[in-house]
Amino acid sequence: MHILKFGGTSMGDAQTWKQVINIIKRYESPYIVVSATARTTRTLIKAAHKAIDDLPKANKIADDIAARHNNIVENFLADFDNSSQTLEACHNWIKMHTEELKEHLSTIHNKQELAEPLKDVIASIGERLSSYLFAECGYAAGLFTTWLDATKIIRTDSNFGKATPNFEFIANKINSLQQKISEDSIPVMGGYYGMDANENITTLGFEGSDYSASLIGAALNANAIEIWTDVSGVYTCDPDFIVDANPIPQLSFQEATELAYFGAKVLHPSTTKPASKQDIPIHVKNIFDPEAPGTRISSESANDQPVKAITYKEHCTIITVTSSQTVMGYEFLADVFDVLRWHQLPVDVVTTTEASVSIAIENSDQIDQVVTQLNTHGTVELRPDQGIISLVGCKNSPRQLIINILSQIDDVPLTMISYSKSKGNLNIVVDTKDTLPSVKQIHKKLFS
Ligand SMILES: Nc1ncnc2c1ncn2[C@@H]1O[C@H](COP(=O)(O)OP(=O)(O)O)[C@@H](O)[C@H]1O
Ligand SMILES: N[C@@H](CC(=O)OP(=O)(O)O)C(=O)O
Repeated sequence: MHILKFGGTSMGDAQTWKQVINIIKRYESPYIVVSATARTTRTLIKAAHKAIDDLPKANKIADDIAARHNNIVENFLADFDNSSQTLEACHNWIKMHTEELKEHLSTIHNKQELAEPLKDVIASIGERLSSYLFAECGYAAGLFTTWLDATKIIRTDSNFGKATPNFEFIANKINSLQQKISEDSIPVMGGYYGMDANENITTLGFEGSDYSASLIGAALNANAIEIWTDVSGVYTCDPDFIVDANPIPQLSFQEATELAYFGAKVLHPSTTKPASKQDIPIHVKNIFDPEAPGTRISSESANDQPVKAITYKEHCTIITVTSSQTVMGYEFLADVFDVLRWHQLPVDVVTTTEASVSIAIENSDQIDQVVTQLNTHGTVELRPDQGIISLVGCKNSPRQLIINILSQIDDVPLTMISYSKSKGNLNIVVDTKDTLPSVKQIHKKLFS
């Protein structure tokens, strides 16, 4: 069995749907996980925020989403005779979800607030639409597709916006479901969302459809999990930004996780977790060039380069807390990290001195509250507008590598540096304005 996940770009229009259908036809027993159609998730969230002060504008966004989906299915089905029933089912599905969306938008407007649980319900509409419509259209195109409702399968906790899945529940559910559906059928499920034990819809975090695919792959002990996207694998740097970046043939689970965590949006950072537990390889492939080898992510790591890839995050903040004691005690560090834990803020880079700790985190609207709480543990200094450049998969003996890299950017002021030998990771923090030019310079030195 192969789990095939198609992202927002692959779900973008009728033409890409046809390409996806052709790819699915190559597989004997695929299980399909799809994202929302391109930009739908962020448009839904935009509508939800807009509803607070401008309900007519929010409703207009809802109508635009509906029109875009009607357009995709109409264009797709135009090529198939006898598809009027399918078209009607698709129109009804879109209408039903648009009405649901508008009801939620009215609720937000009336309450003058967007509660986290409702935000997840709204965000999930993208995948609820795309998965059902794609399953219907796939059937009309001759595939024996069956739509599966992810709320019945992906059980999570109630951490809205970034829910944690319950793997045991998912594995039991999917295996018993597989026994009930016909052997020849091709399941189609929306990624990104699930449901908690109280029947609230939850989401797994942005780009969470990759994670859903990996959860299903591990639960079904699949042969491989394939992430189909618009580029030919994981590249040495974002190919959208560095035109001569190259696809990397092989990455270890660890390297792929680091890359995703430090900004390579081609994968959700948790994708590797379920797959690596069961040693199921993940392939990243291009729907526009299906023959290209793409990237294989597995427990092996072929390391013939001094560095595997470079990635970056802009707009981070460094928080430095200086203890009032001359020598920092372990309680001080524990107190500082407790504040971050309380706010559920992931830490990107950390350095310490004898009495202070500097922490790089992504910008968040919680920073003011974090600073207020940290002030009780020491003196707090903030350095905004910082970028993190991460070099992943650095080979052993990095001395020369570090010298080489830093010499490429010797006129750029450095804010922090951290290196982990065991993870082969080098993180360099610089001002946001220096981030992209520095990435370009370093990439040129390492990969051109
Ligand atoms: N290191 C990288 N390798 C490949 N793609 C990357 C990398 N870093 C960022 N990207 C970006 O990720 C995009 C694919 O992710 P995404 O847009 O989420 O795809 P999908 O719509 O298939 O989910 C690529 O178009 C590319 O611009
Ligand atoms: N909901 C999608 C993400 C997405 O669709 O993004 P956008 O709205 O930017 O295309 C996922 O997690 O897979």
